[in-house]
Amino acid sequence: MRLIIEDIVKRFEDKQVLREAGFSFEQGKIYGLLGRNGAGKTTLFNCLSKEMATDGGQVLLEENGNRRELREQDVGYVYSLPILPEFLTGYEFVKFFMDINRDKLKTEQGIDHYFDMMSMTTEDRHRLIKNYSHGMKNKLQMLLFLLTKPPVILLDEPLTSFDVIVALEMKNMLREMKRDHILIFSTHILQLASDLCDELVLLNNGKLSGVPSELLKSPEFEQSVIQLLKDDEAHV
Ligand SMILES: Nc1ncnc2c1ncn2[C@@H]1O[C@H](COP(=O)(O)OP(=O)(O)OP(=O)(O)O)[C@@H](O)[C@H]1O
Repeated sequence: MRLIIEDIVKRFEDKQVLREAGFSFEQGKIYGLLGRNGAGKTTLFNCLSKEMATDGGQVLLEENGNRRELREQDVGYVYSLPILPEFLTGYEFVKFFMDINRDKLKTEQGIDHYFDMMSMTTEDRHRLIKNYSHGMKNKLQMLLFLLTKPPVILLDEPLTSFDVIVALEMKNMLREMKRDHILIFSTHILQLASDLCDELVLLNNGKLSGVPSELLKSPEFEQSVIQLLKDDEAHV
């Protein structure tokens, strides 16, 4: 399975954020999306999840050699600040989500199985979401995608809010999930990107470009990426 972005364009009035950006993402890899503040990472995610209309280009999903346009329901989007019903407990919310999505669920397992996967304690799952930490809210959002299994999962700076233990659990979870999904996460943390990602993609001057994979594990990685971002800036 592949996610193919072709010449995508996005403008806000006279500001062009995405300039015929193109890239192909494959199932089985974790992609880190890196770009400077305001480079357009969130805009790209919003366009892929159809929350925003694009001004040109197309986004395709290729499965078993067949290509079709990417649909809204193909994308699971983990927001950096998730909006969840604060007046429910995590358990009540997941139960409600399962009830209303019964036809889309790709699971036979009960709710507790998923909370176990997310390492959320019994106490926490029956606590009001209002009292959840930022990281717990992210976990809860991730849990929903374990249920519906959208082919493409986008994570907007997800791991920054997790403590070291939870971040490690989430990393393992993402590594597990990459087999069945196309996973792209945006981050500003270079160390996290090199540690977790199989490939790194830069968003710079409205274009997407891959970082050579041999660079990812090299000692000069950090300096090289900074240089790449600086160099591209000079080309504007
Ligand atoms: N709805 C909007 N209306 C007008 N301009 C917007 C809108 N959304 C984003 N922009 C502009 O598009 C540019 C890209 O913003 P975006 O939030 O996508 O960047 P980002 O790479 O996610 O940044 P950061 O790393 O700081 O979160 C910015 O200049 C921003 O001001």
